[in-house]
Amino acid sequence: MEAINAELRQWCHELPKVELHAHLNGSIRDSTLLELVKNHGDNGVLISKDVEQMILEKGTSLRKCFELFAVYHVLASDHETVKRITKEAVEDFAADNCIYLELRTTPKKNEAKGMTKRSYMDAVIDGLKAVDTVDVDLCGCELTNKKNGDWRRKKIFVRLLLSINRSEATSAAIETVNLAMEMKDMGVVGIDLSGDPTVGQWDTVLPALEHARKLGLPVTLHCGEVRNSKEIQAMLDFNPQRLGHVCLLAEEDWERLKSLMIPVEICLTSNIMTQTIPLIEYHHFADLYKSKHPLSLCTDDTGLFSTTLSNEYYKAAVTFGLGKEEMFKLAQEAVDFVFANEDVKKHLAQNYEEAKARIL
Ligand SMILES: CNc1ncnc2c1ncn2[C@@H]1O[C@H](COP(=O)(O)O)[C@@H](O)[C@H]1O
Ligand SMILES: [Zn+2]
Repeated sequence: MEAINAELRQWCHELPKVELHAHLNGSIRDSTLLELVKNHGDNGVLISKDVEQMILEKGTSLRKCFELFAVYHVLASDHETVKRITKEAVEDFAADNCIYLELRTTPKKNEAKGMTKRSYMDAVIDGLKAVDTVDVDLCGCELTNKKNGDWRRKKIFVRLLLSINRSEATSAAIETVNLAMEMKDMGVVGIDLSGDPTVGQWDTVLPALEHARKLGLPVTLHCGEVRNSKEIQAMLDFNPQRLGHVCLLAEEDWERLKSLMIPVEICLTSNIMTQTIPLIEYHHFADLYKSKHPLSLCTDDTGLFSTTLSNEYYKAAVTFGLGKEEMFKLAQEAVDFVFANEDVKKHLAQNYEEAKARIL
């Protein structure tokens, strides 16, 4: 049994994968966080011993996750660190055989560090340029030169989503949408709505999301991480290009989601670790999968939840009894839901055709 599991784990690793739901600051390596804590020292804002303990304990409830994000944002608050965590996140996804990564992040202002939302995003782009273990395709051109003309080097397509935090004011949210528009030629392909689901009002962010729609920017929303039927219904009314999580939907909202056929970003480990879903066997993946609803497996926060996209595929296979052909199809179909253009989709489809002979 153990040997079979090891073989399946390795197969999930080799499977080319598309990641549609990954937050930059949730994807920081533990080793980097601990190093940042050490460099930060005890300066009255963070007490290193307590923070180290928090990082190693991880998020075991939604509340704890958001306490940790507040800490991460103190640790990664300067341009150099933003550049570093971006480089490392892309290298980690590429090492896991991810061939397309839609990385999302909340552009942040920090006057003390001379940081604007735009300069934060410039640091992210600098991080993508610094990647050196893999060739990065951003906005249709390769950022890194093929080292020594080595055409066998791995390649990853990276596209960016700008996140609006639910607690932001309408004007700040609109500023993020305008920034996304300004950076459309720099790999930004859409807008995400995220943040602590117990904070903020749908009506506050709606004007910004409508603005994005008018500008032709695709939108994905974090939906149903807490029970809030009114908000879930408003999100379904908005009918975004994709939805994340969709955990705690009432029966009629669930049926409506299914009839709308909005593609869902499924985050198994995240939902279990935050205790949004009590047991993986009860996860709504099973129902959506059985109904042939469009969906894609995602990590959410690889660092915070100590997971990888391969691990998410492995968990789905073991829990829901999917075979390799089904897993392959699941990975391949995610290409249909990427926010990048048709050219990229064609490249990705070709990658899957090539991989079929190799791993099926
Ligand atoms: C666990 N489930 C979740 N639910 C809602 N929002 C989440 C999230 N996980 C991450 N984020 C959002 O992403 C930010 C961290 O990355 P960036 O600073 O943007 O790069 C968090 O502060 C939160 O706003
Ligand atoms: Zn998320």
